[in-house]
Amino acid sequence: MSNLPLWEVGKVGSAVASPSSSPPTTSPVCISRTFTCKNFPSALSCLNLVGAICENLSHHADLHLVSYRDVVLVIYTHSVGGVTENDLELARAIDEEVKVNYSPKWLKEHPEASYTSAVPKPKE
Ligand SMILES: C[C@H](O)[C@H](O)[C@H]1CNC2=NC(N)=NC(=O)C2=N1
Repeated sequence: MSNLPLWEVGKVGSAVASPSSSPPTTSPVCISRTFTCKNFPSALSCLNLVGAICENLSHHADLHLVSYRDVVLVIYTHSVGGVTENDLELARAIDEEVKVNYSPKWLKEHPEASYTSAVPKPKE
């Protein structure tokens, strides 16, 4: 997305399957952000920060931690089945407030995410 460069528009369930106990009846449009953390504790603490922002805004992202350190954040408005201004506000807050301890290899391959990194960019 142009004003949220780390987020992609897609369909719920395309990035990560939903648990079978709560399959979506339709497939709402959503925005998602995917990244690889340095390790499992880094991914977990990042999700805790995201969770606190969700609670503060009373708007809740789907939080996925897969393959030990891969994080997928999925946001859409359940009541509407699509993306609203509330979703964009949450995504902006996450990008501004959550500093991620990324996998160095992932960050090197995704320099556009540097402004959300907990580790300052090394001088060249
Ligand atoms: C009552 C409460 O405000 C609603 O259930 C909220 C909670 N968090 C929510 N989060 C998201 N992402 N979509 C919603 O429709 C939604 N609804």
